[in-house]
Amino acid sequence: MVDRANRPSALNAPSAAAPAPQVEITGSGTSSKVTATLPSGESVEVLLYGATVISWKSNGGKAENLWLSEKAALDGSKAVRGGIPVVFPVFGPPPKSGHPTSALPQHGFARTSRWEFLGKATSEDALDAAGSSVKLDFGLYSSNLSPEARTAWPLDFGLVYSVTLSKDSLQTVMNVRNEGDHSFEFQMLLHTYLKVKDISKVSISGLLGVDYVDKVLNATTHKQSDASVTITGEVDRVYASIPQDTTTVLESGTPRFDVVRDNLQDTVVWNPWKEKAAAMGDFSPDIGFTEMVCVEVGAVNGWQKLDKGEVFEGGQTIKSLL
Ligand SMILES: O=P(O)(O)OC[C@H]1O[C@@H](O)[C@H](O)[C@@H](O)[C@@H]1O
Repeated sequence: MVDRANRPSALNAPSAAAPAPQVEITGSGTSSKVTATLPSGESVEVLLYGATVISWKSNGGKAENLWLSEKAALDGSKAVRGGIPVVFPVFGPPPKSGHPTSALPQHGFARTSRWEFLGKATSEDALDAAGSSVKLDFGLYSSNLSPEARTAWPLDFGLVYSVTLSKDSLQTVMNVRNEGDHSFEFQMLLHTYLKVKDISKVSISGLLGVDYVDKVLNATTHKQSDASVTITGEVDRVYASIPQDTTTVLESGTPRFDVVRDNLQDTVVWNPWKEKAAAMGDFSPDIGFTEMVCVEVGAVNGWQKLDKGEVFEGGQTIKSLL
């Protein structure tokens, strides 16, 4: 993991011997994005705004794995509708009052802040000799925040978000460091919009026996009693303290994605369905809800506490099983 004091340079020289992944920075200001492409064609695109992954293509670059709204704002004017927005330091609407996050907007400020590109990794672990993986690091620090966000959450923190593209998988890992003198509490979540062909043929396994809060049913608690979750209407469930690491998204009974959690115990399953999708100005096309499902790994059940100098790290590996 990259340390703030030891950030890699943004333009590491590629290895001369083997074909190396290409890393390109395009655009400017809040529209800047970093694109990495493997010699075999797989690619990932990350907007500096929110460090939002907006595209991940596997299968030699032929298969897009993430859903992105046709009306998603990609200019830094609002959180991106699609891809993988980063939720920090609070999930959902914050507690109404009396909590240090209470003055923040829904899902916090990480997804609406401009991150720094810290560079691509040069460690042999992350960038192997055959050029078959590349790790991009992004940083967000208290000093990067807008005055509004800084006032709403005046704590000193450092986030390093690492996005590693491999041939058949994408790993996204968040490192949270308390850089101040006071302890703080946070929640975090990786709000992944997975692209599917037909939601009516989707099932999700790996959640059997897990308790969840159903936000569609007045935040009541239930236990997942079916082996598969199917989606036939609005779904907004927070599965908490999941014992098994892997959640699998299947299409017509065939595994399409494995979402493997690392040091994160919770997963939100969300599909807005027709009416809620229509009510979102940036959700397009109208039938887009039939082509996506959010499987969002995180630490959102209660709060993670970090004392001065402490670090938390958690993330996911999504495997495309095409
Ligand atoms: O519209 P937003 O702020 O991006 O949130 C989208 C959804 O995000 C999910 O994580 C929440 O569980 C939903 O309740 C919410 O509607």
